[in-house]
Amino acid sequence: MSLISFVKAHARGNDFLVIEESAVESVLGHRQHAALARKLCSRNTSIGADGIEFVDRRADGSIFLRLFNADGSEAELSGNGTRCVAAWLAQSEGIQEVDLGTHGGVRRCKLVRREGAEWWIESAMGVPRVMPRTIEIAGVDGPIAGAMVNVGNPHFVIFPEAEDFSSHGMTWQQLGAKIAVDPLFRFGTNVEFVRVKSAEEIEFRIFERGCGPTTSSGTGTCASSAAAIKLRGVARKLGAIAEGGGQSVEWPSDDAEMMLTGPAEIICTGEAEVQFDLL
Ligand SMILES: N[C@@H](CCC[C@H](N)C(=O)O)C(=O)O
Repeated sequence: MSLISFVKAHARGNDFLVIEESAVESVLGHRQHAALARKLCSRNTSIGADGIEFVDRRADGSIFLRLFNADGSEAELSGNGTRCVAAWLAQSEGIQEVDLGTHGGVRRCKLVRREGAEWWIESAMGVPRVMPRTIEIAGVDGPIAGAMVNVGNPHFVIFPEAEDFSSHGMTWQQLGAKIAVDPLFRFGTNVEFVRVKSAEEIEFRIFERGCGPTTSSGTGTCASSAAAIKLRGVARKLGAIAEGGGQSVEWPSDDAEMMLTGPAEIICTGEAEVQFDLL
């Protein structure tokens, strides 16, 4: 049995465990990050989270994050997870600005302010790529018009007309579950359902690859905003409201980096008992 130190944090309800790679490298085999994520993210039998951010502090002083979803799949990055790590670095080490490497590119995070328990952070999220597509999915009636959006990780964004975000005779959760794993998307996809509320505000729902419905998503906010800007003429500075609350986005031009600002809160720190030979 080993004790693994963890931090639990959330951004608008999208929750993550933050674990130092150095705390697990001596006990964790090469393929066990996935198994550890499945174990510790389980909401009924363990701590529970949408994913784990493993923090790898490298000899040259840089920091690299590996994100594992709750189902054990490894993603390129998480926008909210990256912000949770930045919030922890601000709270525990007083770091105000940091470059965090991910498989989706480096994300520069800057502390903007603190409001009570919330650390407000601006993240440079890379340059989104928006590709309008109409897709056909097995088990779904009719074509689905939307956009493939890459913000370091893959998203498919659709614009349902119904106020409850349903589309094609299905709830957004049912439709999201089908699109997320369709073989059309070789590595799976996150799915967002976006409704334009005004020229400067969108509301959206998120079905995450490797995790299911979530209350918020940093990359989902960026993907939804980029699609709404390019395909629905929404302003380049906007508010994006998900079930867990809002985040603000600014995308000065198509080839500029998208800036994302929102809060993150540290929930607790602790130690988890893990029996590695049973993972
Ligand atoms: N919630 C995250 C996205 C996490 C990764 C995603 N599930 C994927 O597999 O790409 C965010 O805040 O960006």
